[in-house]
Amino acid sequence: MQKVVANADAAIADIQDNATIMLGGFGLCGIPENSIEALVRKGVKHLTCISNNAGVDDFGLGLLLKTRQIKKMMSSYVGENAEFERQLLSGELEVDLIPQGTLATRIQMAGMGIPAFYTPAGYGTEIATGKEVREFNNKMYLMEYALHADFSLVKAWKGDRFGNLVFRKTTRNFSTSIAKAGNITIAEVEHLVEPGELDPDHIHVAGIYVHRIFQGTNYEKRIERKTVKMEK
Ligand SMILES: CC(=O)CC(=O)O
Repeated sequence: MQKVVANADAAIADIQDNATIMLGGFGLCGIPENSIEALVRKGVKHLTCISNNAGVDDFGLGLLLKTRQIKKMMSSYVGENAEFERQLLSGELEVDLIPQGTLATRIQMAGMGIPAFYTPAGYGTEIATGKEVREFNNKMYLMEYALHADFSLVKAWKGDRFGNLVFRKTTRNFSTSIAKAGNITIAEVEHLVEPGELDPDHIHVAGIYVHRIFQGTNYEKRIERKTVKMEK
């Protein structure tokens, strides 16, 4: 199977209006920047986006919010984005706020083929509205469903032509689970290498989960590397 595509525009070409997409990243760390920019260029609308956060005003999913391409956000952390706040308060944007551990587990369960699970997070709060509740060992739990998507978009440090992916440091975050939860997984990588170049022991996502891969460009390094001296 030929998985390598020329660029982000080719990779996302079949994402249509009303699609559900899941995006890796924590804060601005490890987000699929090139794919997001390609979605802005394509102008695809009414998207449901599943992502831990909604970017900031000029970066990440904030770009798709600015152009009003997102109909619904399913996230756990949505601070630091004034346009998000404005759209939420005006009713333009549907928002499903999910506890962070529940979000991570719902995505992971989708990749594992487990349809639902029980968690104590959110019991007795608004989060529990309409959800099945069960008692285990004298403690109350909510049933939460696995979270699937039409497309998963992730950004890795290195990837090979077979789609095997290696993430660098904290950019791994939600991405390894997200890569397994979409019907079609698109990976952008900083370095596209030949099969055999990646140490098998260092591969975080096996190529079987990845349908398309491309070498991205112009990655912004917003977080500077700092040497912190520990006091004795
Ligand atoms: C605190 C967080 O949850 C970080 C983020 O994704 O913005």
